[in-house]
Amino acid sequence: GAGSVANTPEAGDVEYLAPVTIGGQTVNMDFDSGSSDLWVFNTQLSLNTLSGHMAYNPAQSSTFQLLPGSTFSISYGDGSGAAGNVGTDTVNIGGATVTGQAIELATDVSTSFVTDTQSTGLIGLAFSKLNTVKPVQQKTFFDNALATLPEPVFTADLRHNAAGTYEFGAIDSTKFSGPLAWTPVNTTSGFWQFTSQAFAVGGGAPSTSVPGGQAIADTGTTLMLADQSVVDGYYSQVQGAVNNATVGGVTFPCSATLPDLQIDVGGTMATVRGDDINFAPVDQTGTTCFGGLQATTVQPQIYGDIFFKSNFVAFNGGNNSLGVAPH
Ligand SMILES: O=C([C@@H]1CCCNC1)N1CCCCC1
Repeated sequence: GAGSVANTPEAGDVEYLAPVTIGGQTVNMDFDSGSSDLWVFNTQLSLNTLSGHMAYNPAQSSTFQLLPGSTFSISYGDGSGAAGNVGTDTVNIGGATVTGQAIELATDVSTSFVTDTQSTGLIGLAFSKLNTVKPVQQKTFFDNALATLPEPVFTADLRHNAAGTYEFGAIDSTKFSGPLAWTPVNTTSGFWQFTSQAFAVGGGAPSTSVPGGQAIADTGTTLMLADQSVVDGYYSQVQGAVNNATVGGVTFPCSATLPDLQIDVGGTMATVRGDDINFAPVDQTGTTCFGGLQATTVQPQIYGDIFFKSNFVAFNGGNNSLGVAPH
């Protein structure tokens, strides 16, 4: 059946957590459409590492089974990572249930995960070809659930500083305005990748030549990382915007009125509200603010939570497409 859970942004909308029940134990996890491993803080980790965290205890689950000899090791683009061993258990997300889901039990996690005490781990929702389990690669929760879901979809409804929803198996049309604009996904890279080769600022004339012209939909990335040409074009319309090397990206006066960004998603222009591009003050004075739109020098572009806060997104694993609509 279908499953629906509320998601909650951490302070500053840095990441979005939602409850996942593993072998009867409910923990909050970071749903990540930009990776394909389900890994958890668990009772193998040291008490120092576990301090403040929820943890999954396989010994307390009557349905846990170890996968002898299986290991995982994942490194994320932001330099964080985790590694450990693997078992299987029953996973229930708001009613959508998978038995025999690979549960990757971290025995080593990088610092940023230790300090993020609200998160018990990640649930990867990209394509299973990116899963890092060896010697036998494992499937994502969504891949395992596909055949039993009423519709072969999951949806992301992420909001600024407010509860949203992750849903599996159904598209709730009360969560967005107008029709969903569907675009084909190129699964070659293992991401939810689509063509994005044009942008416009504040309703101005579109530019139609973004180098590379590809982007991925990544709920696990906080910001929106676009080609330099998009970033330069956008912030050229923001008074006082500067590239602030010390802070590590573009900043502008917090008093600035930010224009909307129109961005191509498979041939349809989606809007990212200017308000959503004002990410956070860089210091307590609240004078200078850090942009939610920043540059990436690698391809594809990575449309993270800043994009999702303005757009409801449906991920269709039946025909490998993405549906986008304003919300
Ligand atoms: O590792 C990541 C992100 C990190 C944040 C969480 N989502 C996955 N990448 C982004 C997509 C391209 C490959 C690197």
